[in-house]
Amino acid sequence: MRVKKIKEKKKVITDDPVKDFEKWKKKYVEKKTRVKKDKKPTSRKHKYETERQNIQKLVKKYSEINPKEAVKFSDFPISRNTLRGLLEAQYRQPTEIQRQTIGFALQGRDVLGAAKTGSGKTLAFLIPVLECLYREQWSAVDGLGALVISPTRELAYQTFQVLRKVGKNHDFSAGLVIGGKDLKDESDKIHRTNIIICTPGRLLQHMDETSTFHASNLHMLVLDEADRILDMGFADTLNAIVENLPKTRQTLLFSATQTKSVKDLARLSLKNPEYVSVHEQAKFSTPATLEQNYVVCELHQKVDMLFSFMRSHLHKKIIIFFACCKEVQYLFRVFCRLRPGISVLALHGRQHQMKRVEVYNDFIRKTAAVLFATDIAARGLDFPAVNWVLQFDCPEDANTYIHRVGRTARYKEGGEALLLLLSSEEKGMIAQLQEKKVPINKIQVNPEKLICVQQKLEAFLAQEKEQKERAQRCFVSYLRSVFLMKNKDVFDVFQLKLPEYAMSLGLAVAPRVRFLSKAQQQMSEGLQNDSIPAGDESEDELKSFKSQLKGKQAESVLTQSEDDDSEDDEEEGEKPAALLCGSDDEEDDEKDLDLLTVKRKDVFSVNEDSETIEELNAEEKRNKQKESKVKEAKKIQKRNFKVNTKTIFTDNGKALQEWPPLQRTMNPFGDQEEDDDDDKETSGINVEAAKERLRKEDQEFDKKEYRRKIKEKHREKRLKEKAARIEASKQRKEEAAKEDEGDNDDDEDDDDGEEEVVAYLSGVEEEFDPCTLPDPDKVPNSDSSDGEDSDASVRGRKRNFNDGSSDDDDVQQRQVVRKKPRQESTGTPLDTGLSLAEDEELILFVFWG
Ligand SMILES: Nc1ncnc2c1ncn2[C@@H]1O[C@H](COP(=O)(O)OP(=O)(O)OP(=O)(O)O)[C@@H](O)[C@H]1O
Repeated sequence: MRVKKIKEKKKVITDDPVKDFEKWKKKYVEKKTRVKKDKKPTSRKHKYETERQNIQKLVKKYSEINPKEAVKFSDFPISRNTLRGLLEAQYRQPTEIQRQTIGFALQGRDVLGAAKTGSGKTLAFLIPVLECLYREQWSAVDGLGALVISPTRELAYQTFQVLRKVGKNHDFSAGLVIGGKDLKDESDKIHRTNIIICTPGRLLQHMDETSTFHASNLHMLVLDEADRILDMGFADTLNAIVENLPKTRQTLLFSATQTKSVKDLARLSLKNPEYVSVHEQAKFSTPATLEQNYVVCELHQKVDMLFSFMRSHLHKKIIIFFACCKEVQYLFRVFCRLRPGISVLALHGRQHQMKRVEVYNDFIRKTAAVLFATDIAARGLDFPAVNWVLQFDCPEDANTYIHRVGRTARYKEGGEALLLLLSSEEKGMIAQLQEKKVPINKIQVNPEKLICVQQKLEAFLAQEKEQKERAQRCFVSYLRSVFLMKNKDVFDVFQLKLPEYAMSLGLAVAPRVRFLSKAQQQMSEGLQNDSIPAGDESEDELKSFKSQLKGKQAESVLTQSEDDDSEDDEEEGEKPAALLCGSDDEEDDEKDLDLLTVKRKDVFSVNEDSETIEELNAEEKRNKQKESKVKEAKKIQKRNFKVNTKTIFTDNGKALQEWPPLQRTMNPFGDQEEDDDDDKETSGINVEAAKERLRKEDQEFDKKEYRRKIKEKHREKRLKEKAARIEASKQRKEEAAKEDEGDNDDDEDDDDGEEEVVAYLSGVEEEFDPCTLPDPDKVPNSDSSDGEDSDASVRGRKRNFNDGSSDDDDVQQRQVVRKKPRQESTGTPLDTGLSLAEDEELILFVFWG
């Protein structure tokens, strides 16, 4: 029976295989869709439910967290996705700060965390961020759930990379929001981003400008390196950001160093926070694996010392910290040219963002290299396997020192740090470091081992003007950075030996530093004022006042210049390139001092009669303002600056200048030349062209005048001659009449005209003026502009030739012309006083008119 059925089946198949296949396919598809339909809801539901159940289980365990017992990450109630991410990134055991903070953060508490550099603070906040959103089963439609604010772009970028690594098994979207990136692109995506890592300025910009962006759902806010954010003057920005965030959020604050401002911030923005200071009881505030030394040297020895250091550490990874961008810019270039035998990189706030990222990644990859950097690299950056940190310039304070040296000896690794100090800085700085529990030893440098590079630098500067300008800017910039330092016990710009320092940079002479000379002058003036008998004030009071004055002076300048000179902050990188030009230093210097003068007077009320003095000051200020504007204008004119021009382009790419509006020169003659000039000269009065035009006009006028005077003389002469001739002919007639009466002589064919012709042509005593000739290029009719017909114009020409005499004379002259051939027939050569060519022309003219 069974065999029979199979046979039948086979028979069916063999009958029409295509039809059979179609049937089978139809059945298969129907079955598949039915199964899918049945399965799908249950699997989704299942997944969701499993997830919910897992979350509930984890949340239940939160209360049981015991940091002391947590040896592995898996000892914490954290999601499988996060654990997998941690394991894949080779993170197995939590560090101390992670152990102590993760528990509190999971429980939803606000945390203020402090731990040494390189101790793993990044994961201490990233793990809670991931867990928080996981707990809420966050998705793209929920928008922003967590926000991490960093002080610098590099640190934000680094944190973003760690987040991508650890959170890769989650479905959250994450975004890096920092300056220097495409704002529009960010704006398009930001509203769909669940976790944002950002710098404060850029975030606030989105809050202000991106309509789709809001943070009303935010669950967690993290401030990394909170003290630095506040130090950099972002307090206002931060306040504005925090105002836009919901109050129900959880907040975490982290830094290796805590300042009073952070505590104030914590007091204001954290709710019942948990203070976790892991290494508070530790003997030292820097990593135990870090060896720290300092050297005392002269300012002019520093460059040689740096070069010698690099030459003796060719296979190491080194970071060198400088006080300002311009130092980095100059020394980086000259050190590259010195070819120290190790690759040199530079990282500072004035670089383009792309360049910054490129240098950052380059230095991460390299095993031996030297990175010249400002303090933008001091915080949080985790370059692997850095062997040395050399501080070329003394750090601002002990905290900055701790963060700088913290770029080496990270997470159980070893490292070395060397600090170069000037003798004037030693006492104050070492005292600060001791207070902060920094173990540092003084070492000596063998002067014989020092390699002198001064001559080479001089040679470079002699070859390249640009390099010399960089050196000058470096010089001024360094002095300004020292001048602006708050701690006057450590930083005293007046103790620096400037000529020697300039020479060590390769400069033949020290550039003029206006702010220093002015400051010195002001201080001496201040001291002189102080030396005037001060009534009841005791000497001690005077002394304290002087020191206060010194301190405040710098402080006031500093407050003002935070905007100008905070070269290392993220905003600095976005300053226009024009600020780099040499004169800006001078401008800045002046700016600093203007403020300084005013502030000093206001703050300390040096003068007794404050009201009148205030009035006087205001008056003085007004006068000064007027004066300075004139000065400014003169300066601009002298230096040939192009100020505030804005060029717009048409669709065809033709440049149009929109502002300032063009001052087009009026061309009274409307000649083509002016139009041509327009292309060259876009605006203003072309003085040279105007002069040329006036000169031509004068020439033309003089010629006309000269011609007129000659004509006048000729006319007068002719009139006299005519009168004489008339007189003579009268006499002849009278005599003839007498003779007729007597002799009846009929010799009457003597013609006046004949004499007249001769008299006329040879009678011109003055030099013949060729200008009186008619213009041969002129078409006879062209004179019709005078309103005369063509005959008249011909007449006019003849009149010209005949010295422009009156109509009466015309008749006579026509007679003269008619009689001319008769005179020629005599064959006597006639001296006209003209050249041969002119004679020919004259004859042609006489004959052919
Ligand atoms: N649990 C861990 N296991 C292994 N390595 C870790 C762990 N946590 C952090 N690290 C590593 O330690 C190094 C320092 O970490 P991190 O950058 O978070 O330190 P930090 O405390 O933030 O330093 P800084 O104060 O300088 O910002 C990094 O290379 C990181 O990969």
